[in-house]
Amino acid sequence: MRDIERYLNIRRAYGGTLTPDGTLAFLMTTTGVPQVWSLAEPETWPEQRTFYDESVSFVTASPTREEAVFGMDEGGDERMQLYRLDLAPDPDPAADPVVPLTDLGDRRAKHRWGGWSHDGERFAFASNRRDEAAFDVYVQGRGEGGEDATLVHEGDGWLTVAGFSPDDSALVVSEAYSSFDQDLYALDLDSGDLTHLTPHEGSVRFLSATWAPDGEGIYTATDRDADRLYLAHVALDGTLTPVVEDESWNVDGLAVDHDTGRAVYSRNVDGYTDLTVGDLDGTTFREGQQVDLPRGVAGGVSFEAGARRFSLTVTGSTDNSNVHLVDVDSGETERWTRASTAGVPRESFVEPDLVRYESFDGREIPAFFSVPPAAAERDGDGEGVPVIVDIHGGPESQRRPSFYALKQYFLRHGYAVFEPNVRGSTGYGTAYTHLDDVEKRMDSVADIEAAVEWLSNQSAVDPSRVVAFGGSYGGFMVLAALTEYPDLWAAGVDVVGIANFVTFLENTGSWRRELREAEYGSLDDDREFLESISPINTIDAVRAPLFVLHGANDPRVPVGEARQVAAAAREQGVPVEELVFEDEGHGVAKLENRVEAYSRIVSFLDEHV
Ligand SMILES: CSCC[C@H](NC=O)C(=O)N[C@@H](C)C(=O)O
Repeated sequence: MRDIERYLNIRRAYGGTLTPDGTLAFLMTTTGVPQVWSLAEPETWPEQRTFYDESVSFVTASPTREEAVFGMDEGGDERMQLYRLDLAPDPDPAADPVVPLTDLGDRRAKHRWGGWSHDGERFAFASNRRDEAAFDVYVQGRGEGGEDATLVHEGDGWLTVAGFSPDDSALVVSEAYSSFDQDLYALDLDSGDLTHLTPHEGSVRFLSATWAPDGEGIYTATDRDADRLYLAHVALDGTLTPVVEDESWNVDGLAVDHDTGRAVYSRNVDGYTDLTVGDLDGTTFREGQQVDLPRGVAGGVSFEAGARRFSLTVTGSTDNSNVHLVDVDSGETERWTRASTAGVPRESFVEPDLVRYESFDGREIPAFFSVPPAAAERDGDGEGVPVIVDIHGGPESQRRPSFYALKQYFLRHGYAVFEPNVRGSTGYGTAYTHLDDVEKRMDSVADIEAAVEWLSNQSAVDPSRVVAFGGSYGGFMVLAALTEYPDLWAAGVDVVGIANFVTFLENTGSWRRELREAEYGSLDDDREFLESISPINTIDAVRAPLFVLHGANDPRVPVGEARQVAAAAREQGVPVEELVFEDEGHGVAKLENRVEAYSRIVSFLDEHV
């Protein structure tokens, strides 16, 4: 097995959910793409439950039966379909354990899971099956098929459903106008009446919505009148009461058990997760036991019936993701899954340092900096090592200290890795996220230039061997860095990136165009500016060899972005390698494709860096 192949075979186990009998269902990548597996006991051999070549996106157990719903798209088209899966320990051999729930014949729409009813008889979802550009809300019986779903609310934008009220009479519905501006509504399922819970001026985030146990309100993480997300209670009359506030860090996750009021919330502390367990009663949170967690990133809380325990996905820079069960009363955690590291010794994985560097305007930019042990031990004599500046996507996102197999491969093979959270990243306050909006877009690219300047002062690094690497929006950042600062780079790797904001906004999925124009600017009002910052229009400046990787079915960043920038760079005489997979979308999910893609990227870097 080639070394890169071994690293890409390091498995992930995540997204756990507990059935009424205490079986843990979760996703694991043992077969090359995430499939549903289950465990009755911790650290025993898990049972594989789904057997597809496509990636399963989520699995969520029924509250009353040994069954679950899972979501899966096809070829990366992000038109997720829902399926019911029998999780009984001894399923009926004559019946297919998987039943399609959203089959619409030759039509493939998007479906966003919205939760099980508490009696396990129904489930809710949002879908653009009526109008591709808008989402509606549906409720469907667990035994019904695609066309049987009941349309309970016709929407005209980006709707998601965040669960049934405790008495199953209503749904909480979120409408997003941008990544930083949402509204929440209570939708009465009998009358169809929609109660607006969060009327507000300007952009305000209302995230992680969930019903309060008494059904008289909801909880949400919001930044209303604040720069950080805090936990708040919103009554059905719209009265908002802060419950847990933090001046420094965002509350970025919340789970509430409706039967007991048990609750877990997480804070994002410089990228690391800090978890708090306790009990919610109206607008009061009573803190319980501290949870004994390894330092890293944790999330995806799912309570078991009775809320004595909950499942949690835990990962860290040197810890591939696994599912743990947490005992609420003691705070003790027990690891249930054992995702393989493919024989790569855990002790060989490298922890990053969290650093902060000064950018062009004096602002401090946080970043994770990882150096191969050999280079770290040098005291400045001899040559430095090459460094990969790995730029996250979004831009409304954040690189956090999770496990990245490819990063550990690069470290093992002598590269340092630098992961900046440039302005516009989430996790550092609302004001920070807006520092790259529309006309300020290129300030975040200037943060990348400042990063290379900082790196050139690090003795471990060879400043003549710096690689720009990034996916999705990070792919745009790579292309922008190569065109704006062409002399800084030994090579660039653009994965499913934007090359031309005009063609990107014209061709991205119609359901997401408005949301993305809110971040980048609109075709109607900002076309000239968008042309001016699109790397395709300054591609003649590029000097560094360029690798372009994309999926043909990408509904977010259409593959035309890759094709046009590869062709334009090649025309300039730039060494270009272009790789498009016909069975992938916004990224490369299938293991065999990942092995081919990253083997070629490694060879490309070995040749040019
Ligand atoms: C709503 S944030 C979108 C994040 C996503 N991931 C990668 O960056 C993405 O598609 N971002 C860009 C390409 C976009 O569509 O704006």
